[in-house]
Amino acid sequence: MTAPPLDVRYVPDALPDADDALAFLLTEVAWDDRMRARRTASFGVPYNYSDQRYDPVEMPPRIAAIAARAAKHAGHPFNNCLANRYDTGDNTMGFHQDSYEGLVPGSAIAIVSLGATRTLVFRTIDRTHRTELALEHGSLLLMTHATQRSWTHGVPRTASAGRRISLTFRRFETQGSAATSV
Ligand SMILES: O=C(O)CCC(=O)C(=O)O
Ligand SMILES: [Fe+2]
Repeated sequence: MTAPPLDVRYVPDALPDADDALAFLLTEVAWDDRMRARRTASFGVPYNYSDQRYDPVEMPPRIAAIAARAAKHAGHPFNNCLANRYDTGDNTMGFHQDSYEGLVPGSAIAIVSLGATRTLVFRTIDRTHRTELALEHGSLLLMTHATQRSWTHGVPRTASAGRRISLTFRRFETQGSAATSV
């Protein structure tokens, strides 16, 4: 059986100042400890998932600059950033499909990776196909809605992995943009 299309685009070295971005995130961000598997932080319009509520927080200029770079690759802007902090290889993200509820139709979801390389595993929902991508420091990954329909993805436990932070960018419909698209 052939696998459904995995509609992702991987851009290595998408971020020229990745070291500075990582230092900023480690020192300047207040990390949320409510989840067991990893720490999180949300910027921009709030993205509420897994029963976690986040307050709207203006994107700090450094995050906004990364969002702008991701936007260049995606071809549209992003207004939310959910950051995931994996301090050790024991920090994980379980297999899931990213919800498109409230997202602008046709928009991409972007993952910017900083720090240690971790593996993003894709698995079809029926579990008949599996593929892996190594997400390197300074890279960008773009995923489409089509990918979320047939595949799940997750970041499994990895023995002795170093610290990694991922920034996931989404484009939520805001009242203003919804009004103008009517
Ligand atoms: O940390 C990662 O690379 C995965 C992030 C992710 O899948 C998500 O935030 O939905
Ligand atoms: Fe995801």
